[in-house]
Amino acid sequence: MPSLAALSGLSLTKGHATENDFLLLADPDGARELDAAAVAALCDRRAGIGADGVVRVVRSRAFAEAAEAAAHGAEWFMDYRNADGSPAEMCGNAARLVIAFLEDEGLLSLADGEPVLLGTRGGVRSVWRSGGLYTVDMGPWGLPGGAEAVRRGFDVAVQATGLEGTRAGLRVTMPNPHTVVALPDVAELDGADLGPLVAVDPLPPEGTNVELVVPLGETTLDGETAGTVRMRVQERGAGETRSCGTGACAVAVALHAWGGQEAPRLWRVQVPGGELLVRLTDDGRALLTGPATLVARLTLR
Ligand SMILES: N[C@@H](CCC[C@H](N)C(=O)O)C(=O)O
Repeated sequence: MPSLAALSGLSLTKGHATENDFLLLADPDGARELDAAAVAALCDRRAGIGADGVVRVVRSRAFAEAAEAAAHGAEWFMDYRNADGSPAEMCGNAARLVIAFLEDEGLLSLADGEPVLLGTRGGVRSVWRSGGLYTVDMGPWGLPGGAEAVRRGFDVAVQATGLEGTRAGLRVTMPNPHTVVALPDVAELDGADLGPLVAVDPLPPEGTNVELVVPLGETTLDGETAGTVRMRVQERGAGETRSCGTGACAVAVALHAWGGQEAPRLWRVQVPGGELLVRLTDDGRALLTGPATLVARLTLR
């Protein structure tokens, strides 16, 4: 692990979104690209500052990887890295936090409900703030195993310490890779060890995030039927985290696919760090709503 001395003087903001925590770096001119080792050192919870990931927020036109985002009108790009330094296509929790961060930095000013385009490796996404919460239009989802996997109920086998035997997992792309496993009760969910020993077979070459879920029934939310589900997640490149926005969307997609047309399109997803709301639109997009909290500004010694 490299020392943080090379990053001396770097100013960062710490924040979280349902306790999925991140370090945010404002880099409007694209002058401060961080390598994987630097990200891992920053995210180290003992020798560094500690976080599930680092987000460098850069002007799309100042970052070669963001050329397409710039061409699609997104002024800002979210250069997202997991805690181990690996890049990811998308992070639903960080996307909300980035907008709160840009506003806090005085780099963006939005009226309530006014959407802004944000570039990500997974495509350009629209984000808005309303009533103190942030919503991300996460775009279309994918079911890599297709209708056949949905009919069968699974396309991969999942094993984890604390879970007896092998469990059925359904792959969902959001557009990052997820594997959703439904468990029969909360005791099993609480007893599972989401450490590094979670095994997915076959493991896709790009790896996968794994969500364990227990559906808890349906209620009415503003006159609409909403499903409630409890979720724990092991994130690719970060280990178990207290929330995952793309994961919450993948869970809603899997439950809707398993449940068929009668299943709710609105889901309250309870995670260890709070609650997220996911709406699946009729035209095949997922809308993710939740809080975004800025905690501190800090400067590395
Ligand atoms: N926590 C994020 C997802 C971050 C990326 C993920 N670990 C991956 O590698 O795909 C979220 O809120 O979506």
